[in-house]
Amino acid sequence: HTSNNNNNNTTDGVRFSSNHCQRHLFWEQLPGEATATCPADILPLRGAVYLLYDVNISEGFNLRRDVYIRMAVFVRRLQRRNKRFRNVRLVLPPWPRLYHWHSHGLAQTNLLWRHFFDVESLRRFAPVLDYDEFLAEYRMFGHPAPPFVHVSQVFRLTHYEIMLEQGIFRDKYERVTTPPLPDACNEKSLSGGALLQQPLLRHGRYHCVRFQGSAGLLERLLREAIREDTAGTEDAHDMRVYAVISAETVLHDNWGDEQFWLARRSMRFAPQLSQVAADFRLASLGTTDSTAGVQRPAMWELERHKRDARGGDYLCAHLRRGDFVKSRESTTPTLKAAAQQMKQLLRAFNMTTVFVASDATPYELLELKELFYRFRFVHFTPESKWQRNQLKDGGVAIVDQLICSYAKHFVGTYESTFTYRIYEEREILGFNKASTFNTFCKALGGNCARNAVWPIVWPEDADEDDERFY
Ligand SMILES: C[C@@H]1O[C@H](OP(=O)(O)OP(=O)(O)OC[C@H]2O[C@@H](n3cnc4c(=O)[nH]c(N)nc43)[C@H](O)[C@@H]2O)[C@@H](O)[C@H](O)[C@@H]1O
Repeated sequence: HTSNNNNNNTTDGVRFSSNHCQRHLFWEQLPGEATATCPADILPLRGAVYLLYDVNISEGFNLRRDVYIRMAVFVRRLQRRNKRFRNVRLVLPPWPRLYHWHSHGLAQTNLLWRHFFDVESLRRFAPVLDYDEFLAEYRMFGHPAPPFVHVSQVFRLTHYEIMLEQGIFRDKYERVTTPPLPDACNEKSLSGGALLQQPLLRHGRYHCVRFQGSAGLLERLLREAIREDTAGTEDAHDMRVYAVISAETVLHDNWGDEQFWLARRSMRFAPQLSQVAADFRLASLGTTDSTAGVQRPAMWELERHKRDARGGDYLCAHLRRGDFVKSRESTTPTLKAAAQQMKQLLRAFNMTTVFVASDATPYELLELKELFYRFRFVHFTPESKWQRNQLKDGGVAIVDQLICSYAKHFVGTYESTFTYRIYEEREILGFNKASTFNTFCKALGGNCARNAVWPIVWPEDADEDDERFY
């Protein structure tokens, strides 16, 4: 683990610590001496634990956002409750090219989170690092031999074959040690996420872990790993790196509670994406935050409970097509049936403009547009090749979500996480529930399945959340 560098090596402009900072010497020195011989920026990182994670390769963007919340809530709590994890960091997995990102000719593999989200805002909820920030921070420790990152243990999560024990769902996990390993656990398999393919990562022990339960259970798993990696008091506070892959296996500690919503509110989109959406709302829908009565404070911490948002004078419909047309045929409307429902809503609310967010093909969009000859049909497409290159497919989808979040009325697709994220955004913005929690039916009229309604929860006592246990 220790570096034998006698020099202050520099690679890519990042300074490596010298042997004065080798771990055994470094942590045992008196604070004064350590300060004198070690870069000041390492001192606050004493005992850092970096938790890398990734999500099953086939999961879409919006489920990944939900997995992030599970992990962020867990890590925030861990940091506050437990001394050994005072310097825990959640490392945000680079976005692989997702299965739904169809556009060719765009550089859309290994995207950083700041491309889509305001990472500073995330950080005010939980200690997170974008992947390049992690690499830079890790290098400050000067070991092992740079530029590689040594992940001491990897946990590939997989479900139990039988979930219930005598009818009861119990939180539990176990490392699978006797062959045959479940197929998903193959060390070479990418299915749990492509994280281990990152060129600079090298990993030590790889475990297949059957896991059932909420994120809080990961604390035990991490403590166990730290115990195994610690020889004695001398390395008890060493920096550690662990990775959890297929992290979607982990459930929320408490879905939809205060912590969930704090994390959710901190997930603000990157300012450049919000700007594109605001410009489009002004140019094509003639609405601004103030005319729509939807003003969001600069920081999510300053948001307060309200239900008076009016929204821009347009209906927004999220109409999921693509794989839903076949795989969810019984609940996904045809274009014609969707148009009928949208027109009915336009008439009911005395509106003339519909904004459609969809993963439909250009041909389907043309077909749909033709069904709206008495109304204004608006759809967002990047205004230039340059803008498409900047936004990429993931950014275009976020702009669509933002535009829908500011509409007077919204209708979404049954069981689409894309729709659910818009519901949440509108809850944060302060719309009334009736304007938000609406679902397309397979056909106009008659009974049909509706999405669940999960209203926002605001903290009752903001101070309580800051309680620290160490
Ligand atoms: C049943 C599951 O549903 C899951 O989809 P679902 O929850 O809708 O939502 P997502 O998991 O986000 O995946 C759908 C992806 O399709 C694109 N997409 C969908 N709707 C729109 C839209 O209105 N505008 C734009 N620009 N793009 C859209 C976008 O890339 C989005 O992340 C799938 O990820 C799973 O593979 C699976 O099929």
